[in-house]
Amino acid sequence: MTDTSKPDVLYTIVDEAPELATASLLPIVRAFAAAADLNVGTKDISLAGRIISTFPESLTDEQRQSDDLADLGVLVKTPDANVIKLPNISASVPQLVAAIEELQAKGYALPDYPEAPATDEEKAIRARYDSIKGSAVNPVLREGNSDRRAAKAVKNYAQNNPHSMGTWASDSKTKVSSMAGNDFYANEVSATITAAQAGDAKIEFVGKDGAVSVLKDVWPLEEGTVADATFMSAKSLASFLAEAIEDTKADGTMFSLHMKATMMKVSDPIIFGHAVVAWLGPVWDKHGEAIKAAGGSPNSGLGDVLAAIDSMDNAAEIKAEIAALDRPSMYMVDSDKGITNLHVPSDVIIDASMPAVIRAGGKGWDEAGNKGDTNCVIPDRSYSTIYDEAINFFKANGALNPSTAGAVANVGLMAQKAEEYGSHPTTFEAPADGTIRVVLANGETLHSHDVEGGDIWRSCTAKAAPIQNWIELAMDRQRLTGSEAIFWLDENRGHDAQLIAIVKPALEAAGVADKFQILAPREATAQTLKTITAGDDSIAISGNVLRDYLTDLYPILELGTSAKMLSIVKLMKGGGLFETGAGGSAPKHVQQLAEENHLRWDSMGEFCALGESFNFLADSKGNAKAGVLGRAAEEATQGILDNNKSPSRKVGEPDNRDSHYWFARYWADALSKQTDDVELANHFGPIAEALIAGEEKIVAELAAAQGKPADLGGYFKTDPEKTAAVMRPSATFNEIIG
Ligand SMILES: NC(=O)C1=CN([C@@H]2O[C@H](COP(=O)(O)OP(=O)(O)OC[C@H]3O[C@@H](n4cnc5c(N)ncnc54)[C@H](OP(=O)(O)O)[C@@H]3O)[C@@H](O)[C@H]2O)C=CC1
Ligand SMILES: O=C(O)CCC(=O)C(=O)O
Ligand SMILES: [Mg+2]
Repeated sequence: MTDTSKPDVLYTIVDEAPELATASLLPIVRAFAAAADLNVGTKDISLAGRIISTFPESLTDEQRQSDDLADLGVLVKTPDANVIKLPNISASVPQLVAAIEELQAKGYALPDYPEAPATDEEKAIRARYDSIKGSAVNPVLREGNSDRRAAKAVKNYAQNNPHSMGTWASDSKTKVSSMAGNDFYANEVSATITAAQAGDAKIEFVGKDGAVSVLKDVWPLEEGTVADATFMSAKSLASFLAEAIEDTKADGTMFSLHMKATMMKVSDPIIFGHAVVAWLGPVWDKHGEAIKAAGGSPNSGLGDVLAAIDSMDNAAEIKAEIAALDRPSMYMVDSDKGITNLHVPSDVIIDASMPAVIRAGGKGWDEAGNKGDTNCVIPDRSYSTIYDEAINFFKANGALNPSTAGAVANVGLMAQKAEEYGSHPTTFEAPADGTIRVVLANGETLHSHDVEGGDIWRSCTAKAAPIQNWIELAMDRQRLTGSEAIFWLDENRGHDAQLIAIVKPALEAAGVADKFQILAPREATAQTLKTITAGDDSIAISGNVLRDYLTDLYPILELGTSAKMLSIVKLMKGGGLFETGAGGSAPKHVQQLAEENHLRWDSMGEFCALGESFNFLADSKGNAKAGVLGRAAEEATQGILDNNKSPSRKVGEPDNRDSHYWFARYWADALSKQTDDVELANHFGPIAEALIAGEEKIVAELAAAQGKPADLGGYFKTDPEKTAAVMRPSATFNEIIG
């Protein structure tokens, strides 16, 4: 629910594990902030909240909710923004459907998700739901470029307390497989829009008969925008996937597919669907139409297809045919429950999944729960080379040593829906054989591709001001650190060649060209791994997709998790967006909490973001008390690290809630000891004492909660009272905070 008072800082209400953590941490934050006359408000950007706010006409007054995402989208374009953003669900269709069903069961009279919309009304409902699907939050809020790095204290901690790493054998059969051609990488063309070309462009499909149909009628292109177009051939993709399955069998490894079906919400579910079809092979050829008629959609995963088959009269026959297929083993999401890599498009998400394989020494888990090598299938080559090169490097050199490795920070071009992550409205499956072209406002054809029916065509942009801002941010970070700094750009790619033509003169004009390298992703990976292996640091200056991939890959190798990252988005209009960590909402953690009341979520990202947010408030608004709170929060974060108070993974050991107690205690202690603000020191003195004196009782009360199932009253929309009871089980602690 939205706060009506004017908040100084906004904290987002999200989903899954970070939302559970919020139930414990936010009351502490609010209590501490209130002592400094600061108001921490909330904005609900959870999947359930976004669904509810989209269909007010179906709901009662009590059920209705304001469109907090839209409000935040406006706020981040003002200098007043100070937002702490936790990770939220970017829903795949199966997740969206599950959330709708849960809300319906709770009495929300929402329309069903129309899988195959027929009427205009169904099409309109589908369009509204599709705006909630996939990565619908981050692109709205990210009105600035990203600066992600490990705080010095966090990096030092990781070096002194190295996490476990799998070993890499030089004869590991784990590898990355990508298409040889006719992928997005091969077909990309790009241009920078001139003044004469600027205006509203159109995207058109021209059939073999010359008939023109409009795919996108208004596509605004400003001067200076880098505008790309590319496509992936559906036929080449299908034959590549069929070969990859055979190749995996020949290797005796397991098949795994690594996509970003959440964030690339239009293109990647289609590619995922091709993989499901390839896996089913002759069974799909024979029964595909009937399965589709029964409501099964490969783009929603094998789970959806199998559920549709279950509803068919010849289910047993089809299932026997599937079981008789000669297939390699498959990489599993949950071998105990029989959930494969191909079951749900959002279960295996490349930024988290590839680092997990690499950290484990190239291992995945098969149907029987056995650990083994895997063929990592990443069809498009634009970015797959970073994983291929990393795997080659570790096979040759052994796993990275977290005790000695240097740090990789990232400066990511992300503002204003930059690059592929902004391509959803301009991605199309070719309706038939023909041509797809971009026609500019002045009538000129900018890009044109001959396509076949089913080819996946997409266009995306990066605007001029965000590109300049990104280059400046890179120069700032390099100057402040003196680190090696690499622009991860490939001169052989259409888009990257345009960026290089902007980056090079900008660096030269600033007189800093000698401080930077420009390397293609494969070469940049090799160079970066060499640098950090030698104990030195590197700054990866990258586009939006690589930002996403690199800020999980390197933190997971260096720190064991990307949850501990500092993730700052300096908004272009002067505000601040502080993202917590670089990972997601950890659905597995919720499962563990529900089963045994242990939450292993690490709030280090939230702790870091809190310090940054209060310090930013101090700097941007001259609020001295916020500065005192911010500096003390940094000391508390240091205290968590110095004293090993981060959550453990196992039930019966300290968890997320314990770490919040320690954070509050160190925070209060630092506030009571500082001398910049006597009033705050006096206020927090007794609180710090009470927290210290209550340690034994509080820790015992928190421990007593663990070991039995926890009832949250829902998954996508939990019951606030039940959740508070689960997440705040220490009466002693609550009383001190209250
Ligand atoms: N910024 C955002 O809004 C983001 C949202 N997402 C969304 O999150 C969901 C899950 O995505 P997925 O790719 O599975 O990635 P996650 O990052 O949620 O999970 C991968 C693994 O990373 C570890 N992990 C992540 N965060 C933490 C943390 N704070 N503390 C401890 N461990 C952590 C966990 O490992 P272990 O299980 O071993 O403990 C977890 O299982 C999806 O809906 C996705 O769209 C994803 C990325 C960013
Ligand atoms: O928006 C999303 O779906 C995920 C974002 C993400 O993974 C990231 O920014 O690192
Ligand atoms: Mg990511």
